[in-house]
Amino acid sequence: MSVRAENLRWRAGGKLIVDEVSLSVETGQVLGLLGPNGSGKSSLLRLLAGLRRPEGGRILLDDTDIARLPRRALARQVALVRQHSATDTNMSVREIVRLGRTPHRAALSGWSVADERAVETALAQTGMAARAGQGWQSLSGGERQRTHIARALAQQPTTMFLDEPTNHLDIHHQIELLGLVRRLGLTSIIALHDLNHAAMFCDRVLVLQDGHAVASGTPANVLTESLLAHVFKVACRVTTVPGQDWPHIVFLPPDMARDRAPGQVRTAG
Ligand SMILES: Nc1ncnc2c1ncn2[C@@H]1O[C@H](COP(=O)(O)OP(=O)(O)OP(=O)(O)O)[C@@H](O)[C@H]1O
Repeated sequence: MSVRAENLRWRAGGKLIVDEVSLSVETGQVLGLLGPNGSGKSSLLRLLAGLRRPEGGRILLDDTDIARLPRRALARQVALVRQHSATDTNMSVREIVRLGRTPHRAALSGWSVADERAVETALAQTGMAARAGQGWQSLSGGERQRTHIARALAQQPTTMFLDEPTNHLDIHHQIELLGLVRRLGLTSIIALHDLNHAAMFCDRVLVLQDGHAVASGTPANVLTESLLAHVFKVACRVTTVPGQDWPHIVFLPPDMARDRAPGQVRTAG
């Protein structure tokens, strides 16, 4: 299912937080949402998932405006893995993942074989099967994050929005998770802070700054030294590795950056 957003606008506390943002993701593609802290990534993901209503603009899943979709129908299509999502209960991992089946179940229907299969598959995909009986309060930060992702996968959505899903994960699980998102073949939008991971796993990236989309395109076209200096205020070298067609960003400490000759900065292209 493709996702298209046209001129989205959202305001909070009297300030425009998402300011005329448009984007488009083809079916099965992965879009990385990048930008400094406070640039509007989480706010944009909440709009896209239908949790907030935009002040202006519209969001289309294929050709359907999500404003016209009943909440339950939207929940069958779209899963959002939120940042810092917490629960006070001590439900087990399996019980939490089972909640992902809610949009698929009629009011009085029992638990089906299909429900069970979806839950077990999601637990296996996220490496949480062995901890399925463990209580939430005893899980590590990374295990909690993987449980939330398993719950989203149990929902069997066509479209996933993930807000910094690699937070708390060790490097093995970061790579595993982003690889899994790719392998699932779902249309995905992922807010990420690690620009090298975005370059490695995303088909395209969109960069936000102060609520505006300031660049979009393939990682190679967007993640240039000049853009990273301008938007993220960092100095870096963008290199390539033979056999890999994505850019590699090597960050420089501020004192090395000052010593560089001006001609060493590559511009966007
Ligand atoms: N409900 C709200 N009321 C007032 N301001 C808000 C509200 N929600 C978000 N903001 C502000 O909007 C801006 C964007 O926040 P958002 O969480 O979308 O950014 P982000 O790019 O996801 O940031 P981070 O990388 O730090 O997670 C921030 O300045 C935030 O304080």
